[in-house]
Amino acid sequence: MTERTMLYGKGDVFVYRTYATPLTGIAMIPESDFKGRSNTILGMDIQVSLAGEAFFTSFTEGDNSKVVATDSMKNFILHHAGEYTGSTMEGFLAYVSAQFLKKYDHISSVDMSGKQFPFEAAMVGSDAGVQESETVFREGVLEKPGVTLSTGRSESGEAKLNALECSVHDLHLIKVKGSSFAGFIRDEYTKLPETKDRPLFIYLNISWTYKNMDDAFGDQPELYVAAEQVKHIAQTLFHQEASPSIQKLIYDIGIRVMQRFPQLETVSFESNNRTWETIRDEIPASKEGKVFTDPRPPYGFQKFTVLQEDVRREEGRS
Ligand SMILES: O=c1[nH]c(=O)c2[nH]c(=O)[nH]c2[nH]1
Repeated sequence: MTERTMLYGKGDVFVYRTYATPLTGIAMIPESDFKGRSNTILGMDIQVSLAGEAFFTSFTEGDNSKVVATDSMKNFILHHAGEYTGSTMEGFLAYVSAQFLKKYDHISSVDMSGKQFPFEAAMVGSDAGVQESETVFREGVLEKPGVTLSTGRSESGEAKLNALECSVHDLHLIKVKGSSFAGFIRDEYTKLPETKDRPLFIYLNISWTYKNMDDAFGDQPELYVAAEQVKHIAQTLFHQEASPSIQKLIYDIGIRVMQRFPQLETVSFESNNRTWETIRDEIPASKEGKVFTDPRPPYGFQKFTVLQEDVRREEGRS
């Protein structure tokens, strides 16, 4: 049978909750000095969609009697931002999804996703030296923590989380030397020279799933995996490794993430190759300096999911 899509919802619901419960007590890892989030500003760009057979006649007949206006969905989310007592976007979206199902009997499932604004304390001068401000924050543009989740009902009608995936988007990392790419097929289509030392610029989206989805809420902070920690692992591996390709680099980042966080089931990557074009390989005044420019389109990409079985295979090898 062909399944139809039928849902509706609201996008770009911007929520700024101040003085939410701080995230503290996470497990520290060697790659990261990240200790938690003050949540002085918990800022989120949220999308919600509702689904259920009850909405069929709103599409076919124009019968709005069961329609929760998308404007009301936005108000519902904003209201509950003031009710949420936890410390993570993941927990907030799971909480709001369950509240939607509790409030409206005729909804059968709720999908939500969010991107969190990485507000960072601004550094400010004071009598004690330069310190983090408690009230002024810089809004980061890149490297947003994200989550996508899908909630249905159990047989008894209670909210039941069916899927949850966390992510960090838009890491843009450049390593100025120490990356190579060689040994690929050379045939009549090959123009790319082998490189022993390329300025490797990558865009990365990383996403991860937990074995137990509830661990993503931060209620047991020692099991929570912060996007900041995943980002710091990616940076550390890029720094440490003389990568032979982006494929191997993302695999190694994934293995390290899985080793640090055995509570995860998968870590997935989407990478773009934005390697700069070399304009001047040598310049007179500098031993190592070169001149580069942005690459021309098109760009290359890779996608790969690392599983716990990959970690077991790697550990069996060493
Ligand atoms: O890391 C890389 N992987 C590739 O598959 C590839 N292909 C290419 O042209 N450059 C690169 N770089």
